[in-house]
Amino acid sequence: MSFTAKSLAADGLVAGYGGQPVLHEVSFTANAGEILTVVGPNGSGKSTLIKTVLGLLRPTQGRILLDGKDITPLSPSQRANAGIGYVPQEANVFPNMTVLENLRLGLDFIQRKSVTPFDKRLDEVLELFPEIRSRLSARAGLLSGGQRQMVAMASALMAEPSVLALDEPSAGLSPRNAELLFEIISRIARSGVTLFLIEQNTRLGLGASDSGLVLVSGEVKLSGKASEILAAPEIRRLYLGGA
Ligand SMILES: Nc1ncnc2c1ncn2[C@@H]1O[C@H](COP(=O)(O)OP(=O)(O)OP(=O)(O)O)[C@@H](O)[C@H]1O
Repeated sequence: MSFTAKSLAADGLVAGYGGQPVLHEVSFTANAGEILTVVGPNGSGKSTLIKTVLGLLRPTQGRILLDGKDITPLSPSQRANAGIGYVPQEANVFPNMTVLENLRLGLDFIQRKSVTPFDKRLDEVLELFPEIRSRLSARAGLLSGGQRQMVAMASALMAEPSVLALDEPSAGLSPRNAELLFEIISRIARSGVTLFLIEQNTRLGLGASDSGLVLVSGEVKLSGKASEILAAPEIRRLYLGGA
């Protein structure tokens, strides 16, 4: 399968609530087809950043760029139609619908005319998620947490996004399932999708990423190659429990 990944960038974002800034001139670039993970302590502004990228929160300064084009004026649905897919942390599947129905909805929600017929797209997406192929007629609410997360990601991929934003994808998963999920995330990136994610598990998230962004109190504390961030002494001390 090949999607068409696009770069996602932020340039000097200032955003917050009720006139009180939470993000202070945050900039980043996720290159096309790469994985960028945002890490940071509780309350550092990670959710605020993903909301601003999706258009749920308007920045008071700065821009969001998709493939170099300014998408800051676009609404959340216009951004979805422009190719930004999103998987929220919770309530990301319809539990009373089957897996197949969930996947169909992933395509139906998007107004962009798809060139690939549903069955072909389904096949392409299921190549990335062999684990759910045999569960298509199961009610999504009956699946395990890890499988539900896969359905949510597969559903978002049905719309053939250029960028997939994931909010704490490993939350609530066992260590083994979290590792498996990140293997799938790498597979998704290799298929031609740019991944922008927030992750609590610093080691796992950065370990699977090309680049990283460390937010502290709404400011970019470190950014660059994920492997270099993981090796930085202050990150090892602060987040990884040791030298
Ligand atoms: N809707 C809101 N109204 C007012 N302030 C908010 C709102 N949402 C978040 N904040 C504040 O913005 C700051 C950043 O919160 P945010 O949720 O973006 O951090 P986070 O890094 O995602 O935290 P966590 O890891 O705990 O989810 C916090 O001080 C928080 O209190």
